[in-house]
Amino acid sequence: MLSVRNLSAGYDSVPVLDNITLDVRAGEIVVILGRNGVGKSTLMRTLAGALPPSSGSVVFQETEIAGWRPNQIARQGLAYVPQGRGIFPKLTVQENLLLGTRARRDRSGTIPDAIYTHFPILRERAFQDGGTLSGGQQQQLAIGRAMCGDPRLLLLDEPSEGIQPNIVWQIGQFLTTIARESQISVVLVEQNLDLALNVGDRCLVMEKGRIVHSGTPDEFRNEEVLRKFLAI
Ligand SMILES: Nc1ncnc2c1ncn2[C@@H]1O[C@H](COP(=O)(O)OP(=O)(O)OP(=O)(O)O)[C@@H](O)[C@H]1O
Repeated sequence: MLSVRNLSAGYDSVPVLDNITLDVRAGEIVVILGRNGVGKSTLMRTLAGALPPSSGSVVFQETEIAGWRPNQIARQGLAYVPQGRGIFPKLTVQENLLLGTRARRDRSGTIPDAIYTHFPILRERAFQDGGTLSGGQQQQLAIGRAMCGDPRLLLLDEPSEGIQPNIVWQIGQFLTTIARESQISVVLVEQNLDLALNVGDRCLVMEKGRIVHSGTPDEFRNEEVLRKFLAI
């Protein structure tokens, strides 16, 4: 599904990602853990095409996508929900979702029912401006919009940041459902360990732009491991 080899990237002349290699299988939820500033968001941006790699390979669904533009990558089936959500505040909820359908390869402008099933608030607030939703509702909208593009892989950067536990729980349920029932893969950057360990199939730890450990969620239910890798 996704195969990343020796990927490096950075900002101007400052290198951040240092030879990242990872694989994600169809329907797998991979969690990226790590302290602040180790390069987790930079990895997501690079995979989504928002930041060009300086070297390395990203093969997604058997196609090399390293160096592609974000909209080409989205149309290939890779959706990205950045930290801070990135919805259009002056457009209505429905307009935001319809924009998401533009990434569909079949160009159909249909909002999938599953989005409203999991996040009913998006139907209730269809004609309200996105910017007037609460933070948690905006996160649901951002995920819903990404799903409107009918992706095979969803990149999520800290979806639980600043939102209340019941919405975090709904997001977790949603991710598990799309992975199990539709074989959609998820790469999740998350500081909320409850969410990360409950939904993740595998946890990767980053330090200084590198992946230094790959383990099971159960491994991270141990205080010593948390202290070693995350200084918790
Ligand atoms: N736009 C940018 N320009 C220059 N440097 C940046 C930029 N964005 C991030 N960096 C730097 O790149 C490094 C990695 O940042 P990144 O945001 O990827 O880390 P992170 O692991 O996601 O951190 P956090 O958990 O705090 O979100 C940091 O040193 C950061 O200061």
